[in-house]
Amino acid sequence: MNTTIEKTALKNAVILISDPLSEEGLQPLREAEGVELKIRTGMTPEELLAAVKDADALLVRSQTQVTREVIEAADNLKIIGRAGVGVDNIDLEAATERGIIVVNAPDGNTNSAAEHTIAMMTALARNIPQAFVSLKEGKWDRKKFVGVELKEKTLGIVGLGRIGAEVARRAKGQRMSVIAYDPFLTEERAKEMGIAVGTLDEVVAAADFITVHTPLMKETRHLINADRFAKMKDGVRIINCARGGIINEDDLYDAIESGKVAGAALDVFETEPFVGHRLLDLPQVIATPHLGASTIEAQESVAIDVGRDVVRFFGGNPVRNPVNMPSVSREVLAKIGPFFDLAEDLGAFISHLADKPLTEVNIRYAGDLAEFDVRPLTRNALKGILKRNLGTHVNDVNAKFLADSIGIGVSEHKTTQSKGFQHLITVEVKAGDETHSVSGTLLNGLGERIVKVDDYVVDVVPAGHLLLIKHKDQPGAIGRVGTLLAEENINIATMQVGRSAAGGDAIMMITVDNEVKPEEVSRLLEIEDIHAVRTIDL
Ligand SMILES: NC(=O)c1ccc[n+]([C@@H]2O[C@H](COP(=O)([O-])OP(=O)(O)OC[C@H]3O[C@@H](n4cnc5c(N)ncnc54)[C@H](O)[C@@H]3O)[C@@H](O)[C@H]2O)c1
Ligand SMILES: O=C(O)[C@H](O)COP(=O)(O)O
Repeated sequence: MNTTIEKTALKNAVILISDPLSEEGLQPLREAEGVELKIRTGMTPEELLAAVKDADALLVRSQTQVTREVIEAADNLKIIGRAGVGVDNIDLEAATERGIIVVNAPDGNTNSAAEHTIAMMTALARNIPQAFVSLKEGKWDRKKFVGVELKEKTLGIVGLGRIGAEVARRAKGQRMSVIAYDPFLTEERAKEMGIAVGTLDEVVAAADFITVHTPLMKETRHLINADRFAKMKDGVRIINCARGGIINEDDLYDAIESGKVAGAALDVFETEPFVGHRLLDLPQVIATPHLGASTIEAQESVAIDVGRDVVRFFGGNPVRNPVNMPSVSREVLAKIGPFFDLAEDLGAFISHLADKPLTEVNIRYAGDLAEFDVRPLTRNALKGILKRNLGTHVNDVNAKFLADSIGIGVSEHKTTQSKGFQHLITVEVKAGDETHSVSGTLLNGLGERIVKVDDYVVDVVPAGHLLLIKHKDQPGAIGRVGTLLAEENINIATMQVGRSAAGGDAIMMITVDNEVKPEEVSRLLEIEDIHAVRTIDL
């Protein structure tokens, strides 16, 4: 079966690993037959460009910068695996354009990062790193390192996703009050978690400690800046174990210097490695070199997760954690999976009906299918449509991107009403002043059927070599076509006819055993009252 991704043989897949991954975590890949693992950590950008050239898969953590240049240098690359959460080191747009799927390991390091955040907050509150260095220097200074308690303080959490939520739970265990801001945080969920919800400005104004846990994106770059520092309580403490760049480092420096911020605990930085920066000279700043996910458990877990997705991918199976295409739960996949081929075949079929460039594609889902997330089916239908002209580099990852970039508007429509069929997919295309449509279904135990082409009701298996002939409904037309095909030694496997009205426009859908050549199409067109002949190979 054609699954969400193009099938690719696992055999001889070259997997380049350019950041240190847990050896135990690499087991699923080592056990996969025919895989060549190339472990090349610490490469220069030039070395990476050369090494990636023949790689089928690239596995990274946060160090490797997977730029557009790297992606374009990789002639065979099909999948990039991020053994961790943040994908800000990967040019997702470039990967999507090239049809390269990006997968990550979103859950494996959640606990590790949450524990690190709590450790950093506690260390910051009690000046543990500074006191330790002082002691190492032979000083017994108890006065200088008086700290503050966490109990009864307010922790402001910006970004209440997987890690933010774990931090909230632990902070409550420290008897802190928690207030959080996240665009997806509802009052109900906050109530369930026993925390308060506020706007970003309310959160930063209320908090004694502020910790950020958003991804780094355009919208979150410098989310915490001079304006926001001005709104905070005097003596606030800041923690960043998410991504450098969410907090403006220059503004943080000024806020600490001015005394507005009492201290900061940083694990991540705008530029890494973060060495020799003036923030590190401030005694109020404690820091770790991006260690949030650096535990034996987390590293094993993220490497296993990403390795398994790579094995799934090369085995032609749906991946669990795609970043640049919709992810589908196992339950939904069980429902829509059987329709992947049908959607692609309907797309491929309709691509033969329009003569002018397509401007619009409408995909309609009727019946049971309408209850599910059908975006993967839409991508498959688009893939089928675009493959005719764009060839095999179209896949589920870039189908939507390619449609957008050539100006084809794509829309999805759903209705649970479906006359006569339990589930029906209709692909409609507009091309200039033409509109064409094809509808198909899956018949229990019998497989795919095309049941309608434009306004004609048919019953055709979308496979092999098809001939679609438009003609005038009158006696003899079908016989003449049959005779001509016999003369050309083309065997008819099935034939279906449909008409709008007696004596009006009609179509023949003929399945033949061998390909119909252009000169045979020309002969068919010479038959009286035949208006159009399309050959469709599926
Ligand atoms: N230091 C480390 O080693 C380490 C380890 C793991 C993860 N991380 C980083 O931690 C961050 C969080 O990871 P996660 O797994 O919890 O991700 P997540 O996707 O589960 O959570 C991110 C949350 O941020 C929210 N968000 C997005 N934009 C926002 C905005 N403008 N304001 C407020 N909230 C916003 C999202 O709604 C989401 O709930 C990521 O940046 C990730 O890369 C760092
Ligand atoms: O986003 C992540 O998962 C963390 O920042 C971990 O990054 P790392 O894999 O480089 O430790």
